[in-house]
Amino acid sequence: MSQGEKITVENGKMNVPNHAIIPFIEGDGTGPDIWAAASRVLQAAVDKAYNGEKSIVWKEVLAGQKAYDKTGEWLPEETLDTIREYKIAIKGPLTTPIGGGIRSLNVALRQELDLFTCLRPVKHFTGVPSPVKKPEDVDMQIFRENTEDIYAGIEWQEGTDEVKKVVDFVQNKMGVKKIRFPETSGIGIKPVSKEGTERLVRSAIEYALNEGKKSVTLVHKGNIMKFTEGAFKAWGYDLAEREYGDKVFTWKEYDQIVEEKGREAADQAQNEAEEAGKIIVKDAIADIFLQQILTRPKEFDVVATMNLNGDYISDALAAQVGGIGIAPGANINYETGHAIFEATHGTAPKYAGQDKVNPSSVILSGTLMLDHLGWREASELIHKAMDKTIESKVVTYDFARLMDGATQVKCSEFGDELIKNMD
Ligand SMILES: NC(=O)C1=CN([C@@H]2O[C@H](COP(=O)(O)OP(=O)(O)OC[C@H]3O[C@@H](n4cnc5c(N)ncnc54)[C@H](OP(=O)(O)O)[C@@H]3O)[C@@H](O)[C@H]2O)C=CC1
Ligand SMILES: O=C(O)CCC(=O)C(=O)O
Ligand SMILES: [Mg+2]
Repeated sequence: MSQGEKITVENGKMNVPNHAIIPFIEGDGTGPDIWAAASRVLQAAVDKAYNGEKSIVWKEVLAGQKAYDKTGEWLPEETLDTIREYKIAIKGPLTTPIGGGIRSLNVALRQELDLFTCLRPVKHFTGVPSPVKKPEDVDMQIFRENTEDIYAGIEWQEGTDEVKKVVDFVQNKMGVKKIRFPETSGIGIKPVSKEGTERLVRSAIEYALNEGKKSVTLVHKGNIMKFTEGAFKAWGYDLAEREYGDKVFTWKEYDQIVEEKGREAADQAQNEAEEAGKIIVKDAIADIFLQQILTRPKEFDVVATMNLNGDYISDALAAQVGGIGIAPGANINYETGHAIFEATHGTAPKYAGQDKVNPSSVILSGTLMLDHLGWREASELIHKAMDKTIESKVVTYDFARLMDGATQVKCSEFGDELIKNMD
């Protein structure tokens, strides 16, 4: 067995050795079951695709309950250092207690490594049961800002000295009169920056250009949160026009044409831009967007949004294509090359240790990782095996309960089936 070598990044270019060491976090709850199946499937695909010329050399790093039990720390510095050093990692879900206790380790990993884009592709696999009539119309890439917004975790608990100071400052120094119940409020702060917005929107536009997508939609609640979500929209449009002026047509331009020449001229300008292969950069307010992804999903391609919106949108869209059991993701810093691949779902604690849940989300996150490494042949093997396995109706409980004539298998057995179907 090869000892493996490190992935390195030089001048923005990633060098991937044939036997690449990849750190992994097993995860809490159902994480160990899922990871056992997923790691086998990923390794088998690489072995099969490259006849042993390439391999993944897994290196476990600790986080969550396992880390706490072994080291007394939830997210040891060594884990962060190792991921920084080895550049790429993959993880199972980690538990976050509600209303108190430690802050999210998942969010901490993204923030510590400055993984500013959470990319969550959502598409339908033929045969996967879905609550909508045409799940195949959904083919979207969510670019969720991953380092700021409410997820920065800047908040103060009701009744504490700290929150009293904040309320006092806001009321007496800033003249705010609108805190409805100042004595009993918890307070949170929502930072949204120009830099954070620009690097996220840039990554979404770059993706759209490279992958031949038709549109990028900025999703925000800028009518209500004017200087955070509204600014996100404005900065997004400005960036698109400033850096990609000849490659995009924005709805900001459209509105200007409406004002100067009327709607017909604006429609014509947009049609011409589409015909010329330009990317349409548009925006939607988050509430109506959640309706439109259900009623008119074909109109959306790449979606760029802030952290909280992106979290909600990911789970909502996942439902349309069969649920959270088949919803992959990647946290990426396109500037440093660091990335951590992980499912959209959480630890599903009620199924922990039952070898029951669907490992597809982590497996497909692994295929995003393989694509990122340039090991596309292995990724394709998994996609084909996934198609074949689902088509044969051999599925885990989540799909089986919605499918007629399905054979329900365990998490590990689904992994076995994928490996068997790699040809
Ligand atoms: N990135 C991360 O690590 C994330 C961590 N979390 C954390 O996970 C914990 C639990 O969160 P919760 O809100 O319950 O959300 P979960 O995503 O963990 O689970 C909710 C439900 O989704 C379904 N589900 C989840 N995973 C799978 C799977 N692999 N296969 C099939 N179905 C699945 C199950 O549905 P059903 O009951 O219908 O069978 C499950 O009960 C929390 O501590 C939360 O903070 C949450 C999201 C992301
Ligand atoms: O960190 C958590 O516990 C939840 C995060 C989450 O839901 C997500 O990133 O999608
Ligand atoms: Mg979530």
